[in-house]
Amino acid sequence: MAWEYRACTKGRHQLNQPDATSSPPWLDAILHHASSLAVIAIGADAHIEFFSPGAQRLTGYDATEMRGCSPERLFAPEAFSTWQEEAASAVVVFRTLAETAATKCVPLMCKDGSRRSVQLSVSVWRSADSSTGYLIVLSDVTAATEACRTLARHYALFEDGPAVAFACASGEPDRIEEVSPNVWRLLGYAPETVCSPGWWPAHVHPVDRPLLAAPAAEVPPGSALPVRRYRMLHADGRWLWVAEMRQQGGDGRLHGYWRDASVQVDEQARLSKIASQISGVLYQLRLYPDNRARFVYASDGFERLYGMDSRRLAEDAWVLFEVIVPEDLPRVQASLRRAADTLTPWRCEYRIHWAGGVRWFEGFSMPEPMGDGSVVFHGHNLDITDRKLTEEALEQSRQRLELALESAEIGLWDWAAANDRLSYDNRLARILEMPGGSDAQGPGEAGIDAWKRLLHPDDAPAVEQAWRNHLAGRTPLYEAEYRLRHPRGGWKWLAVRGRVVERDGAGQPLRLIGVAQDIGVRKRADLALKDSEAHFRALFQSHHAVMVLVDPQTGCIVDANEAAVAFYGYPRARLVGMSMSQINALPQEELARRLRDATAQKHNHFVFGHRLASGEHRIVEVHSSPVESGGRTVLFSIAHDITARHRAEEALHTLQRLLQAVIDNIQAGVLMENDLGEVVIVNQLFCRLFGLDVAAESLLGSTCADILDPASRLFDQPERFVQRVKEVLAARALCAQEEWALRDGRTFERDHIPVEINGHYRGALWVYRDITQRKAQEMELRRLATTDALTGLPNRRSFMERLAQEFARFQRFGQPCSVLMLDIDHFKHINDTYGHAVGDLVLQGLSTLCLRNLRLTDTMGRLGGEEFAVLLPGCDELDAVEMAERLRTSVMEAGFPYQDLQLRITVSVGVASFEAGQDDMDAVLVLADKALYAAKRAGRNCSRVSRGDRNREREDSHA
Ligand SMILES: Nc1nc2c(ncn2[C@@H]2O[C@H](COP(=O)(O)OP(=O)(O)OP(=O)(O)O)[C@@H](O)[C@H]2O)c(=O)[nH]1
Repeated sequence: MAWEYRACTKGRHQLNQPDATSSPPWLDAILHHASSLAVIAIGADAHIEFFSPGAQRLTGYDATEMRGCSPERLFAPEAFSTWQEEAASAVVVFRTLAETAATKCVPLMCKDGSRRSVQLSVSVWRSADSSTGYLIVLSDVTAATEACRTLARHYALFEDGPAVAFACASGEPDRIEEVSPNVWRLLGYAPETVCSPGWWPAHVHPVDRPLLAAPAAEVPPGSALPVRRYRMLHADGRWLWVAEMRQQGGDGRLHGYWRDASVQVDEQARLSKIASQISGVLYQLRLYPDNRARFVYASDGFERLYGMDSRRLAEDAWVLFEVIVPEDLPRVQASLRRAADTLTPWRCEYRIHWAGGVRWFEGFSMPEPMGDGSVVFHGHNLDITDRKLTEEALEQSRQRLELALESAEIGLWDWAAANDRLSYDNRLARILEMPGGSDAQGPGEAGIDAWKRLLHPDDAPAVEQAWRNHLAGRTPLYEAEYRLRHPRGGWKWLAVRGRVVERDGAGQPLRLIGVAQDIGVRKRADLALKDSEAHFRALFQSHHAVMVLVDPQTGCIVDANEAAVAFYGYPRARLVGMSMSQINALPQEELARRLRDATAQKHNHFVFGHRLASGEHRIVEVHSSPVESGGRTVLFSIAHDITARHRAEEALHTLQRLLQAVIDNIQAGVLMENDLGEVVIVNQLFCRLFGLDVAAESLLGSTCADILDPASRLFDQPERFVQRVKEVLAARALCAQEEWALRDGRTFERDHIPVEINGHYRGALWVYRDITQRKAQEMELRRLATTDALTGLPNRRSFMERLAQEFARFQRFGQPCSVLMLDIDHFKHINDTYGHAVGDLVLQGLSTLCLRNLRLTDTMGRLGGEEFAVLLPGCDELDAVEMAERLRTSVMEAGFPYQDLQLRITVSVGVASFEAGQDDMDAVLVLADKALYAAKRAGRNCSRVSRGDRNREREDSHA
């Protein structure tokens, strides 16, 4: 059969069958190989005429088997009835479809009984004989239908479910690329609107937008982002809280969903409100078996309370423990662990370091076991710092009160009217030495009457009166001081105060409480005070010192003792009441100022001039202090007459000035050091002597050692000077007129005078005098005293001293020594001839000539007139004779010029030597003189020797 296929308009196809047995080869190929294309041709008789291979594969029926069969066999009965009521047969359906060019999805009944979904499209075809049939094309859409169904189910799920699914564009987390249709239900927008560029950021609440700037694109595949809550603008204009979850999808895009979070946000807000209403913070702490801990929930104030980031605590709750005070930490950890183990409530008070200080917290928590072995604590933490401080303050107050009561020995008592019982505490029991205890009763007594029986009879009426007055409400306090009989005998003084604290409806007292204090000491002190006042009065009156009490307000004397009456000379009655201005010489205003100063205790020591009744003026030293007397302040003044002392002081002052003038003007450098070596007196001359270019006053107070060191360098022997100062000071001995040579040629004379007052060493006075001039004068005098004025030779006295020295040396060491006596021959003739002055010149010339011939060790002296003596140490007799001859010859040969003359003279010489056995030096002079006489006698111009008896006195002649 041949088929002719023509495309027709209006959805109609035409398959011509020129020959039912033949068909074009390409059509066969198509029908055979297009396996998914099932084609069925139905003839005009509504039976299958053609059943393509694809149809065979789709239905499982063979073509031969189906040819001639009704096509309804292939479809389930309800396949068409559900679509069209009147579609009683498939043919009617086919016709309709063909006419409308529609397709229909219908269930297909396969040969094996299974059902498949097929897409049915129908065309009308007309055969060669012009009969009309239908060409049915079936497409297997079972899988697609199933997928659609699934999708529909999913959509239905979304459609009905609360979540709106969305997917972001790849790499653009802010751009929604796809969204489930139910977005209109959540936000009121069509999906296409939501997917338009820039929609999402523009519809997030501006306040929440900065919080959403998370790097969502960097999330690894499969991992989810934390759920975020934010507000989105609903199409109706309101802001809707949504919870958003995103996760990285396998396609590289972010997938997520939004959910209406209004309820949760409202709930959370409500919870926060509740949490904010209650003091403290709420939390859920989860402890894991592996010792991890994290805060699952923490109310708003948590961060503020602990000063910690709640996100950090949500990751690791243990960081909170870092701020707990170390001493409290073990207790907190142990109690928490115990509560977790025993699942019992946790309650703990602990401190945390907070903002530079420490705060107290109270934690209360209920543990709840979880399925994974962890425990969740539902807890409440409260800042109890204020409570703790209050408690501490309360405790301190209690302790202070206790201490105060204890130290003041104050006991408490309590009277109950109902049973008329008086109870007292331990302290009061101790005070009264009664059996102690707050409930204890008096010994053998019960009730207030028993107590009253212990009262001292003298005090009982007043106590009773005070008690009744207070119970009757006439006094605000019950106060009394009374004596109570002591168990050991004697009386105990008590001060008692109390107050009714409870009354019945009729105003009758029900309870009275109070305190009692042992005032024995005070009472004794009062007595002692009375005694002491009496003593003071007696002392005041009888004291020999002048005492007055002055009213500082009026300046009047309010009391005066006998000594004052005697001193001022006024009758007592006049003195008391007299104004001090009548006595004191100060101007009235000045006196008032002094009285004010004394009252304010600015000054209490004054020196005044007081006028006596006799008109005499006295200097008084007044000590004035405020005292309480008779409920007012008066000045208690003691006056001492210091007129004599004042005069003595003035005299002393004058003396001091005089002394200073003396020291300043004395012609010596004066320095006094005290026993500590400090300068207490020094004058300017001292500074001048020692070259100190300072004012003398500036040295006062400095140590002498400081002055001594530089001063010592002025002396020839500095070390010796310093040493000597020390020696002298140590010896505390008077040393006068020590002479000290200075390097500059001056000589100082120094006195050291140790100063003792009343047998006590007070220091040393050093007096330095510059004696340089005096020393020079002395030297000159000395020189004049020992030198012959005419010849400059040693005079007789000086020669004799020199002779004595040599005689001593001879006696000690036996050293030889000789003496020459030399006398000018006929000198009188020279004088007489040429005059005395020429004689003087001759004498001088002779001296010069002889000295020229003598040794340095020899001494030539003029003994008087024209008589000379020569001392020759180390010369024995022979040497002396030789020297005598040398001198004689020299003189003889010399000429002494006078005008144009040469005067010639000769000398006679006597020689004598020290001899052993001589007892005095005069002997040698006598011998020499004797020898001289011998030389004169021998005719002059010669020398002679004379010896003592032991040496067979004789005279040797020479020349
Ligand atoms: N010019 C002078 N004459 C003096 C000085 N002292 C004594 N004469 C004199 O010395 C003389 C000593 O005389 P006489 O004692 O008689 O001795 P003489 O004349 O030297 O005779 P002979 O000693 O016997 O040789 C007297 O005329 C004295 O006046 C003096 O200081 N100057």
